[in-house]
Amino acid sequence: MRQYLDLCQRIVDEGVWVDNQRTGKRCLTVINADLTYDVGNNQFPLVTTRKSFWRSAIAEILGYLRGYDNAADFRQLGTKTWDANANDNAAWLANPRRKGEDDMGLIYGALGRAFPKPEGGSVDLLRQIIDDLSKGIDNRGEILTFYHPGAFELGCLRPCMYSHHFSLLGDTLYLNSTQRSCDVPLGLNFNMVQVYVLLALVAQITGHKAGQAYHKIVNAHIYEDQLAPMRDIQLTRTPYTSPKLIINPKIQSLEDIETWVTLDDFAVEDYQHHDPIKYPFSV
Ligand SMILES: Nc1nc(=O)c2c([nH]1)NC[C@@H]1CN(c3ccc(C(=O)N[C@@H](CCC(=O)O)C(=O)O)cc3)CN21
Ligand SMILES: O=c1ccn([C@H]2C[C@H](O)[C@@H](COP(=O)(O)O)O2)c(=O)[nH]1
Repeated sequence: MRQYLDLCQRIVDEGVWVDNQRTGKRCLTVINADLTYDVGNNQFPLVTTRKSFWRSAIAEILGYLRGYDNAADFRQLGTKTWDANANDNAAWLANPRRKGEDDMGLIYGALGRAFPKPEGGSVDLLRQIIDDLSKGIDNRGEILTFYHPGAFELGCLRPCMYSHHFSLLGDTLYLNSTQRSCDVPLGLNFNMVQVYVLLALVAQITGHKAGQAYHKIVNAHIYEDQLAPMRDIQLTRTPYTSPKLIINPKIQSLEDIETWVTLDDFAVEDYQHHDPIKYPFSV
């Protein structure tokens, strides 16, 4: 995945050190990156210069689409990646809104599937988008947003990929996803998979061809304790050709995603990769 490695190299070469208060660590940072994934031609953007745990990445996006707000539900789907933010984050543990073990609060899908309206009540943004796209409607505002500044206090973390905007041109579906903050060694490895899968899945269940997915990142960073393995190991490796993602064609509706879909409905073919690299994770 050349685009990914180019971004990593750019951060190493041109990044600026920024102190991050929330994690207490310094991050080597660049501003603005634009990645494109050719979903229609199955150019699956899986990192090959280390082993990528793509199943965890897909479990996360399935959990968001289902509106989960609990790390136990994510574990059930097949990923432990929300455990630390739900249970080991001092600020969230001290927050009286936290409902107990594994609670993540009002974040991601929990918000987007029940977005509060100013006059009371809520709206299921994903349901509306799927209904419109299924009828061939693109109202130029088919936006799944997880961003609600009024809700930041109510969740363990602000959403990082916070907006997914779908567009139809003829019978081809496009996606523009926006990310405010990106942990390039760990998070982006997953986020590329998620943007790809989101467009592929929504195209499949709304009966359209998938086109390109455009992924905009604002703050792209490498934490100080991740820099050496990125610069001295991962960036010295030569990438392999991209593998293919296979999605069960029986997935035909949002209800299918909500009820029976599991990681067994996704397979990756011809995944050749280098050895795993364990990057430090910052809570
Ligand atoms: N600092 C930070 N970076 C992130 O990428 C991130 C957060 N926090 N908090 C919220 C979610 C959780 N995410 C995570 C959390 C853990 C891994 C991780 O440990 N990945 C390992 C192993 C994955 C596995 O075994 O399933 C990896 O090598 O990719 C990745 C993404 C992405 N997000
Ligand atoms: O999908 C995700 C979720 C999180 N991240 C990273 C980006 C940052 O390193 C942290 C969040 O910290 P903030 O202080 O809230 O910016 O998590 C990611 O890359 N992808």
